[in-house]
Amino acid sequence: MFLLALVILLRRGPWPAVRFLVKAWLWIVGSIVWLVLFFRRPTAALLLLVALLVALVLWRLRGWLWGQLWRWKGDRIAAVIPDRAWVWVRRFQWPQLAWRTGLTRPQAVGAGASMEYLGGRWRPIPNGFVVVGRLLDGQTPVDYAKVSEPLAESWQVARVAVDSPARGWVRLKALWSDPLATPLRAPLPNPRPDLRALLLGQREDGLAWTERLIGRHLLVAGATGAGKGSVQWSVIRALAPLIRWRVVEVWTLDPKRIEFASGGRLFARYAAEPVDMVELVEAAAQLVADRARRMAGHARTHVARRGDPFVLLNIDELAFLTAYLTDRKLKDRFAGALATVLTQGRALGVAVLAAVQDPRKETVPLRQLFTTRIALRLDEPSQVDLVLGDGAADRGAAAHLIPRDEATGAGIAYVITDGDATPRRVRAGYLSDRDIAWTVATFAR
Ligand SMILES: Nc1ncnc2c1ncn2[C@@H]1O[C@H](COP(=O)(O)OP(=O)(O)OP(=O)(O)O)[C@@H](O)[C@H]1O
Repeated sequence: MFLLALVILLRRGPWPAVRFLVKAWLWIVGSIVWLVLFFRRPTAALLLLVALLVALVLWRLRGWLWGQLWRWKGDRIAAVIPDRAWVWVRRFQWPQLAWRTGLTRPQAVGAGASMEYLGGRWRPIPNGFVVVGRLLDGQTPVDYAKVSEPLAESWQVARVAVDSPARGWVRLKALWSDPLATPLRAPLPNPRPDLRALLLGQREDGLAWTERLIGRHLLVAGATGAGKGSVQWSVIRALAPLIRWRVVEVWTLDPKRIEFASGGRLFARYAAEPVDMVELVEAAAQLVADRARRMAGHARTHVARRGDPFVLLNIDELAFLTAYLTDRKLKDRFAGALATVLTQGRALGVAVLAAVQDPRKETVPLRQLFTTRIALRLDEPSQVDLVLGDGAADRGAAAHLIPRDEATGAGIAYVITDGDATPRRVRAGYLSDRDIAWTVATFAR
């Protein structure tokens, strides 16, 4: 027995070895007690043995038994069990569900064919419950993120979000209802906006969704009707007081002439014709070059102020200029100027906010220079990976599963910022035409 424990210690670590020793001793002591009982009271000993075997079989079949009971009287059970107790029900079903979703691993050497599954702490939270546990050998949080949809279906919850609180650990957060399922009105702009945390909407955990603009470039990708306009307008509205004080300027390229025409006076510069749009980006590149020359040796980062404002280059439908433009010369001029702004603008107070429907490489050539990437509803998981980075869809950024329905899906997005691989799920505030008109009337210069 000790030899076997030593083998387990060497191959699987101390805890499986301790578990094995405890189990082995329980078996030995239990067998001796039972034998003594058998020789004194044979009938009682045999009854005890049968009862133990039945209990063991029931315990092993607990997931299956629960499933049968659920199928038979599920509605009645649901009606009498309060939310809090549901957590314990899910915990009870967990071994079976873990096995069915491929999250189990064969247990320690010598323990037969039994399976190991994520243990950990289960606790209720407002609007759901959370499971935090140590990953089994050979697992990563991605294994759990990949099956978050089946888990949500089986647990009958709106969503299961997966992340990792620390190396070697996984956290599954199940939400009874989705806090982002109903549209959110764009918040009123903060009277003193902070370019390091602009309020754009709400996060899945109920907190405010803020994004940093200083030192960042933002890429917003989404299929038609996914809500790109609402993300862009949320940024512009959040900046509005700074636009009024002339500390920030928004320069807009609007090839479709629909989305931003109504923002007229809010934009320091606006262009809709191909030549004008290219000239506007060249002007931004020139500004970057001038600032670089002026600041060389004096300061490393630009500080926005009146007379030397922070500039946001707001480009709607980037693909129009990078891929669909037929004039090759114009296209090259645009690509060169945009590359200058993207590579040097961050420290020099010029940021890019670009929206795109089709995130292929040809349409977003310098994708890696966008430090904050926002994926609204997209058509395929491969597009999610193109926008948010390889493996993002597997890590839980299911932008391809966001509903097409405007009320329940438009404006919902997954966001990834450089340096943080965990996608955040958010919903942008929605600005109606009246909200836009009010913002222009109140803050335009
Ligand atoms: N944040 C939001 N919350 C709720 N509904 C929204 C939100 N954003 C957009 N919508 C709804 O979705 C519709 C389409 O939104 P929007 O025009 O912003 O999408 P888009 O991605 O810019 O589309 P396109 O590529 O066709 O311009 C809007 O008319 C509105 O009804």
